[in-house]
Amino acid sequence: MTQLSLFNTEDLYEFPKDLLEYREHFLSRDEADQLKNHLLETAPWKQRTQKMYDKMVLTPRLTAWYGDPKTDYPLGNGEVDNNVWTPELFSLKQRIEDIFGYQFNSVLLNLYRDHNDSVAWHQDKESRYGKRPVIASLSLGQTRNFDFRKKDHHQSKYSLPLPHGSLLIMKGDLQENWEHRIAKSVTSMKERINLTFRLIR
Ligand SMILES: O=C(O)CCC(=O)C(=O)O
Ligand SMILES: [Fe+2]
Repeated sequence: MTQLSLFNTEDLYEFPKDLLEYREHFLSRDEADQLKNHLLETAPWKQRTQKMYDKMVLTPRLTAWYGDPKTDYPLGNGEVDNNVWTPELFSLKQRIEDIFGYQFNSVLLNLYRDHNDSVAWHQDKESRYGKRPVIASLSLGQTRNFDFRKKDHHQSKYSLPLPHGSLLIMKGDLQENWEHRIAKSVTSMKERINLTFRLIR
């Protein structure tokens, strides 16, 4: 996988390349521009709450969830989010499925409004994702670094800049053995939208 510009901050491990597939120019610039504008204007963006050490805190980003019926997304306040597929999102889902041969029934949208928005270290590891989930992650707008660290060895870290229109597939044992995040940035950043297509059981 030579297109991968993974750089490691410590030369202890090679990043296991069977855990990722990457297409830097999955969408053309025009397609990516159009989709970004469409989602900024039409998605029902909400700020969800999450438990952090016994306290409920607002997540530092906005989210929206679309999917087949019965694939609800908990907002943390007792409510759930679920929106019916728009034609744009459904055809994007089908295009990814056709090209890569995976299946998805929902998509989580994250909107990072500026450099202060982030997602903390986590694994997408829940029983409803099943074992070894395949997650397709499409990025639009501001390039942000997607960081990985090995769960049992935090010094093993990798960072992958995800530009406008790029698609990253996370698979295999990635969610089991690695955590990922989008860190806050000290330099100012424009908005970024990330879409993660998922299969909920
Ligand atoms: O914004 C991203 O690139 C990743 C988002 C993410 O990890 C998640 O929503 O689980
Ligand atoms: Fe994630």
